[in-house]
Amino acid sequence: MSFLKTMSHHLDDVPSSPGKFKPDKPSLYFHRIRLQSSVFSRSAFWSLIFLTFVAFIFLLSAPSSTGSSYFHPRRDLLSGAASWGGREWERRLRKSATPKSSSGRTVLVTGAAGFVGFHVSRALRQRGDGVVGLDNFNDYYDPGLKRDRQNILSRSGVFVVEGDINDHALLKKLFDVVPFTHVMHLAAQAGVRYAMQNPYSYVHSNIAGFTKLLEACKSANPQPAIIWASSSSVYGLNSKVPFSEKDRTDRPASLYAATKKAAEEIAHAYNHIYGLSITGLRFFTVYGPYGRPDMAYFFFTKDILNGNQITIYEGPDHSSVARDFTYIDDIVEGCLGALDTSKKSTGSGGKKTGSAQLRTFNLGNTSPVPVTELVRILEKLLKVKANKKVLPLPRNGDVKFTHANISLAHSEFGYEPKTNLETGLKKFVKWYLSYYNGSKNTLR
Ligand SMILES: O=C(O)[C@H]1O[C@H](OP(=O)(O)OP(=O)(O)OC[C@H]2O[C@@H](n3ccc(=O)[nH]c3=O)[C@H](O)[C@@H]2O)[C@H](O)[C@@H](O)[C@@H]1O
Repeated sequence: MSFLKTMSHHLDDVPSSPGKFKPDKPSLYFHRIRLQSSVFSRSAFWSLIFLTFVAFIFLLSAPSSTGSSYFHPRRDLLSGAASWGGREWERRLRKSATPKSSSGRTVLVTGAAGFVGFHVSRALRQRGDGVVGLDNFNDYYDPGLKRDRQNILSRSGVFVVEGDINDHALLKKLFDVVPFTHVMHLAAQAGVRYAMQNPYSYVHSNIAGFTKLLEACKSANPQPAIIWASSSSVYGLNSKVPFSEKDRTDRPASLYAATKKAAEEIAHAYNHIYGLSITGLRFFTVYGPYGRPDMAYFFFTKDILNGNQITIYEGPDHSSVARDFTYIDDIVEGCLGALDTSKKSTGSGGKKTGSAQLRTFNLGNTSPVPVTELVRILEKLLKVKANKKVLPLPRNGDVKFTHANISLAHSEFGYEPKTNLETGLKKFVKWYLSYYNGSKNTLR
């Protein structure tokens, strides 16, 4: 059986953001047992069935997993080793969820050990909100960086639960223990080009995981308001700029974009049926300290310092490829603004009692910069000339340009990006050099 075929059979068995696939063998091969039973005596056969049943009950009653057994069949039912649950775990959860201000807000941040989730969690906690993080710490990129973010959050009083958004039992437990007022959903399989290598991880995390989360939110009492990360990539092959929320979004150029678009439609359905208040934020190429090593500005920095060649894509007729690079602090402001203006969900006991808020906002910088300019700024800041190779933009999901119209976010919650690319990259490079201790070696 081909790898792709195998993976399609295990769509439900991958984590919400599984990163690099390490396919494992499912452990319950009922069909094998059935095949072999013909050579056993009848009593041996029934003993086996009995033992299997006992093992099944045992697994069902065990506390849920953190996601180490990602490829286990129906892992939401058969959750593996315990690493959440228990009195001490609940105590930490409640402490972290307790607001320090009179706002009364308690926010569940999914993807809290990720780039945007880390910064948003910190900002929420700093202003006094109760914050609980959730992250599966997958190895799509260096988990050490995620652990460092987790440690910083822990010092600021944010407990990051290790677990997966696809773990139904864990989500239920979280909502049973804490009456979250808001969910800031930032967990996702990110990256545009990686979707060609690992397509199912996008479906599993950005579609299945998102649906699992909405299911938990819809049944929670009270229902939280949800603010979540969509993407500028939903504008796909559109050529009219700047991109407005009113523009069509039915021509995605990558599977990543298609999963974000699908999630926007799923959000519509849950809002319509269950009265969930949902706000989708279309982020435009977010960058900054503690950023994602899979993004161009990050690995260009590493490669320039290491003297490795970098590849710069260009459009037809040597036209430049450009991005509306948006600095992390501006994105955090936007996330908090969206959260603060979100209205309560209207459902109760899984039933809608009235119409609920459904919003979509661009969060960009409104100032696209060619990738060649990004490299020029990095060369200047790093004081190293890059070894560049220019290639035509491959058909790998990348679009030629992005440019946000942000007037809607501005009028709704005063969103106003303040950081230009040069200033933002200066802060990134300063962080990068101190974080990696001036080392020109590989990332931790
Ligand atoms: O705005 C978004 O919604 C998306 O922004 C980024 O996606 P992207 O803009 O493609 O960011 P990078 O991967 O950092 O690429 C930035 C630019 O560098 C270019 N690039 C990338 C890699 C490379 O080797 N050479 C190169 O010229 C790309 O074509 C692109 O124009 C994130 O990676 C996505 O997760 C996010 O959803």
